[in-house]
Amino acid sequence: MKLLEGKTVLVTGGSTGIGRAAAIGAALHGADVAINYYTRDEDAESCVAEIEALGQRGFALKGDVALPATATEFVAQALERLGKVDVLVSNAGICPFHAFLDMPVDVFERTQQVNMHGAYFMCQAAARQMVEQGHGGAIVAVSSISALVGGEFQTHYTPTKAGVHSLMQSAAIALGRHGIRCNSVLPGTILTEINKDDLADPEKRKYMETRVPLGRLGVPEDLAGPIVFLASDMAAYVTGAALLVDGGMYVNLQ
Ligand SMILES: NC(=O)C1=CN([C@@H]2O[C@H](COP(=O)(O)OP(=O)(O)OC[C@H]3O[C@@H](n4cnc5c(N)ncnc54)[C@H](OP(=O)(O)O)[C@@H]3O)[C@@H](O)[C@H]2O)C=CC1
Ligand SMILES: C[C@H](O)[C@@H]1OC(=O)[C@H](O)[C@@H]1O
Repeated sequence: MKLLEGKTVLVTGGSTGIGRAAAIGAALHGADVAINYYTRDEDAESCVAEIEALGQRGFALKGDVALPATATEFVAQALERLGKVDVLVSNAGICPFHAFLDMPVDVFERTQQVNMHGAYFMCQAAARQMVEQGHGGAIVAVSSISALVGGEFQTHYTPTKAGVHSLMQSAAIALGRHGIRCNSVLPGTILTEINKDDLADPEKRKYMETRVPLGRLGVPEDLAGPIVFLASDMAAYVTGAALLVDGGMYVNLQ
């Protein structure tokens, strides 16, 4: 059964990792898909090629989500090229691991701007369009298990993921009357570019694996199903919710 037939889905950070898996997952479920990305031109092009090979329309737009203008441009292009906006997957994010006591101000500020401001402006721009269209919609934000737990080298990052989760809760209230649902997914440790260096240390990787009751780290495709579900009418009465997708890592105390 295709869950997103006839829908138009926008994904930020769709060139690689979780965003790419969400974009392909949406196309597999019958959606036309627009992706935003920042640097990886070839990956973005190949993602669009995969979407088109599945018989769906797609396009990629380069832009920095930290800038409000990127959000308005992304939504405007989606409207022009795909006709409407039904779903936003707000996914783009960075996690430049760094110690707390000597955190450079620019690393701190950039992490807030990309992860938090980026999510805010994208959700606001997509919601404005959905309200104008008048037939509801769905926003799925990629938060993190890090919204719930800390990380020694993530003191600048974990508050942004808690912020994204909180944004979905408040937006669910602000947008419920318009039939727009807002939810977040909370991935655990998923093997992508964002943590390639951190997990290059075999001991660290082994340790992270042992924390997961399901016995493995996640792959981007593990997020596709939960994101498609929350975006779809199967989740018609789900809003303001957060879905952990972590192989059980969060509940594994001892
Ligand atoms: N991997 C993990 O373990 C976890 C990841 N997450 C979250 O998942 C989301 C995706 O991360 P993941 O797939 O792992 O990481 P990746 O590094 O694999 O992908 C990040 C994506 O975000 C895009 N991006 C980065 N900065 C910007 C920007 N300023 N403007 C627009 N796009 C940008 C990248 O574009 P490009 O590559 O083209 O520059 C890329 O498409 C993030 O929000 C992250 O916090 C949450 C929990 C766990
Ligand atoms: C980048 C990290 O490996 C990843 O990001 C998160 O949000 C998770 O907490 C993981 O630590």
